[in-house]
Amino acid sequence: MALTELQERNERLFYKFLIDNVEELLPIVYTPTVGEACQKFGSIFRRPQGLFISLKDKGKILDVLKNWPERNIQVIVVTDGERILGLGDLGCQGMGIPVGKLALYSALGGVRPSACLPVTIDVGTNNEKLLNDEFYIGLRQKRATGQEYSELLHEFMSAVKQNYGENVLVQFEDFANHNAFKLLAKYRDSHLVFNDDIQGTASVVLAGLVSAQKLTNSPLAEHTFLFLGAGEAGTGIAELIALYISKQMNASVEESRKKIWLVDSKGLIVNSRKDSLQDFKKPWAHEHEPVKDLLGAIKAINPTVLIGSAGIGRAFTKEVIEAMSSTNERPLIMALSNPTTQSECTAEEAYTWSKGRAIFASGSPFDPVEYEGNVFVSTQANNAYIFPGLGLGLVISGAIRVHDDMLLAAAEALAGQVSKENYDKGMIYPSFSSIRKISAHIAANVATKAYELGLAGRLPRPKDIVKCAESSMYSPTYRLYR
Ligand SMILES: NC(=O)C1=CN([C@@H]2O[C@H](COP(=O)(O)OP(=O)(O)OC[C@H]3O[C@@H](n4cnc5c(N)ncnc54)[C@H](OP(=O)(O)O)[C@@H]3O)[C@@H](O)[C@H]2O)C=CC1
Ligand SMILES: CC(=O)C(=O)O
Ligand SMILES: [Mg+2]
Repeated sequence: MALTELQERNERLFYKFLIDNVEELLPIVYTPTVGEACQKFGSIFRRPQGLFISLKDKGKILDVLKNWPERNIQVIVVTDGERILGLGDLGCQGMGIPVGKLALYSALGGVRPSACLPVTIDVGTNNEKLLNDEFYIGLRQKRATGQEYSELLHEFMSAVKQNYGENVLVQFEDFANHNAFKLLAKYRDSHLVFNDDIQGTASVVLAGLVSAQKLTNSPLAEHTFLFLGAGEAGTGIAELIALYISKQMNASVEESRKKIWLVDSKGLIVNSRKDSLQDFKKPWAHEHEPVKDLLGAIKAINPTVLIGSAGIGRAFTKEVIEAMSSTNERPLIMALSNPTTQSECTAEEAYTWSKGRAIFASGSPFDPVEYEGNVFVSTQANNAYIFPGLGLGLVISGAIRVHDDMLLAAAEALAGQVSKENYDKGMIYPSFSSIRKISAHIAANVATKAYELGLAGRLPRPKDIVKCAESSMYSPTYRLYR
């Protein structure tokens, strides 16, 4: 609340403070505290941040956008609040997420704050507690679905393009998966859009896996991957890993998928379940007898990499970590779910139960852990490493579409920033303290890809793209008055 007040009162000072103390403040502006702020949003509400667009604005969304005081918008983060972190449907209290993500766009990626627009689309909520909460600030009705929902979203997407042009980036954030995959498929060929939970997460996790090869001493193609959770994050990551391996091995994506397995709420995804699976799960339905739970799947599949993306806190039990450690010298374990309460295990649990052998990263931060005289520093496998740099790269190249090769390029840039000093501490990501430099490299790789693919609208192509990215970054300094 104090930081929000500061952001309102003196934006430049807020960003100076955030940039200079990024590791300390990220857990407040972002996960886990942003999750708590969303849960308590109605009762801690002071002044509105961001733009709320509700079902009642149908037919007038363009006018609503025109009410926003800034004209030159480059990045919009939009949610409908139905899957906020691993906390479920928080209705329009989810506004904390677009606001928080865009603060990171400016602090971590150097996109000007005035060019950032947080949007929450209020189509109601199915959260009974909120509907009965006198401080709830949104529409008191069940969520609109079907045609009513898609018409509102379509009007929004059309109004965005009409008002801000072809180059405005729209980042879909924390939609429930039944809408997220459809929205991405519908708009990815006509608008500059990406889904952070599906694609940004995929890129950050791939970066961690690529970088971890230095610690496991085995190439990704030789690994076997098991996911707990087969939604946006799980299947998004799985697909990018398969794409990466297929390019490395000169093999088909179908072939590369065979070493990637996913468990959902009904157990291991196998061929006999195919008819009842949502489309995004179907590519992962491999031939295998049914397996009911995660521990059973670990024993049946023998994974080298275990990734948690189910939003189920403490699902990686002692037995799970021990099973991973019994067959792997260096089990690679990622507990991606946010906020901390939903993390599949803590860093302490991962290191203790694996007897200090796990390579561990998590979506929300954990303090370093001392185990038998050694200090283990885990890092955050969080899309916050990717989207600020990815967005900056799209902005500086004037890109008109997001292509999967840009996600690969972003992952490679991030993995390339991990130093020997990081590896020596057990880290598979670089420290957030150098995030602006990291973002400039990610932006440069993404922009380079945009130029290569003919998707860049800003010509001519700069000679030194890293320098171009660095010099385009917003910096919160006061002007000199004479
Ligand atoms: N670290 C990071 O950068 C990111 C982390 N996340 C985190 O990942 C989590 C999931 O997000 P997302 O993928 O978008 O969510 P989704 O709702 O799309 O997917 C959740 C998946 O978990 C499965 N699941 C739920 N309960 C269980 C259970 N008891 N056992 C096994 N599987 C279960 C669901 O199964 P079913 O399909 O059968 O319902 C579904 O496949 C969230 O906590 C989110 O915070 C997300 C994006 C980025
Ligand atoms: C990090 C993020 O995007 C999520 O947990 O949804
Ligand atoms: Mg998210």
